[in-house]
Amino acid sequence: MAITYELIKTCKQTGARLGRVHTPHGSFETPMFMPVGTLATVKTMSPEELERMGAQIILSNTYHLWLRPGEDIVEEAGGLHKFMNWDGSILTDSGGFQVFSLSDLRQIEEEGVHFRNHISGEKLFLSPEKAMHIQNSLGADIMMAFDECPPYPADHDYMKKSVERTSRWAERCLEGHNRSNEQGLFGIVQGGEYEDLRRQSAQDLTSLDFPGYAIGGLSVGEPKDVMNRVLDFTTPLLPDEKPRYLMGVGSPDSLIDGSIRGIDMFDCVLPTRIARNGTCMTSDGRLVVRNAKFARDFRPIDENCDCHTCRNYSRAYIRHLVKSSETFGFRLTTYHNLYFLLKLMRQVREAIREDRLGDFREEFFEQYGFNKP
Ligand SMILES: CNc1nc2c(CC[C@H]3O[C@H](OC)[C@H](OC)[C@@H](OC)[C@@H]3OC)c3nc(N)[nH]c(=O)c3cc2[nH]1
Repeated sequence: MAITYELIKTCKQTGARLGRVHTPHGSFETPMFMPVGTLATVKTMSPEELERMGAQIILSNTYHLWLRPGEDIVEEAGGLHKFMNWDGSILTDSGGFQVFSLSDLRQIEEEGVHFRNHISGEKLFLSPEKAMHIQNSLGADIMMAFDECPPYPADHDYMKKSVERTSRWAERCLEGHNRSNEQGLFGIVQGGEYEDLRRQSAQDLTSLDFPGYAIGGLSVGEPKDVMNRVLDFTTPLLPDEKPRYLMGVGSPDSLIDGSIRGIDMFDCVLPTRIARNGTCMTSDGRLVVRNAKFARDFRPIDENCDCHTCRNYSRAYIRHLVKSSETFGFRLTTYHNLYFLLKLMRQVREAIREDRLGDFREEFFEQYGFNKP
């Protein structure tokens, strides 16, 4: 599998690591944030804008693209990169999570999951083999194994059975996957908040020698200290020479705390989702631009930001667009939020280089307001 990881250095002040992931569509430095492009588009952004803001890998979604437009159409287009005109790296999720989060009528069996299409209501079936077939058709550089992401909280008995099935599903994904294939396949470690089950899941998956590993089953409603505790005992179970991807995590504090615990890759819909209701991430915390107090405020969204939005547009103008439901307003907030997180990851990588990520965390948390009681 053509996904390799290069460990450049470890921060002397924390457990964070600076690295580089190589994929068939280019390489990117880690820790890295990956914008989410569920339906083969990072909502309201063009590939040129994504490239200009420094995005190097984006996500797309097996479940959604299977339903619409169908993986066959994407394959006929020459794969996702051609279909959406993005020549950077792409990662697709296996569809497991979406089945558990989007459709209520589902039945999990050893063979796979029966559920209803959340749009048409028709009965569907997804299995490890089917998830691999869809991802092969989509052609993403990094594919995810088909897993169950159990709800939070889940009792130990349920979680143990789920972890064991997810490990069997991971083996089936690998069986169907041709290792010489350019696409890489990551295993997903589950086990909830149970250290024994996280250990079992990590052992099962690392014995299968995937080119990279995701930590799943987090950012599903658990408190942040639970997530950090799970990371504290799970990340060390994963091989140093492979990338580690924490799924569904993207608030600024979690990106920093995940990096400190040795995570290399993150994804989250948060920046693009909140942008579409006019909420922006700034170095002084969140700013809700539709607020009346910005009606005559001609400063940029964030005076410490040098992004295209902040260099050319004011709070008053963006507030006017957002309140008028003008699409351009959401493009401006989306661009800024993605740029903010990509810039944060650049600052994290810089702090690792200079062995001061702990100090950076304190400064950032203070200014953003995370330390406020
Ligand atoms: C939010 N907390 C969150 N998201 C988890 C995702 C999905 C990530 C997925 O989350 C959206 O799908 C719904 C995104 O689309 C809207 C997908 O991007 C394409 C993204 O795929 C990586 C998980 N995926 C799998 N396969 N297994 C997991 O255990 C898991 C845990 C997550 N926690």
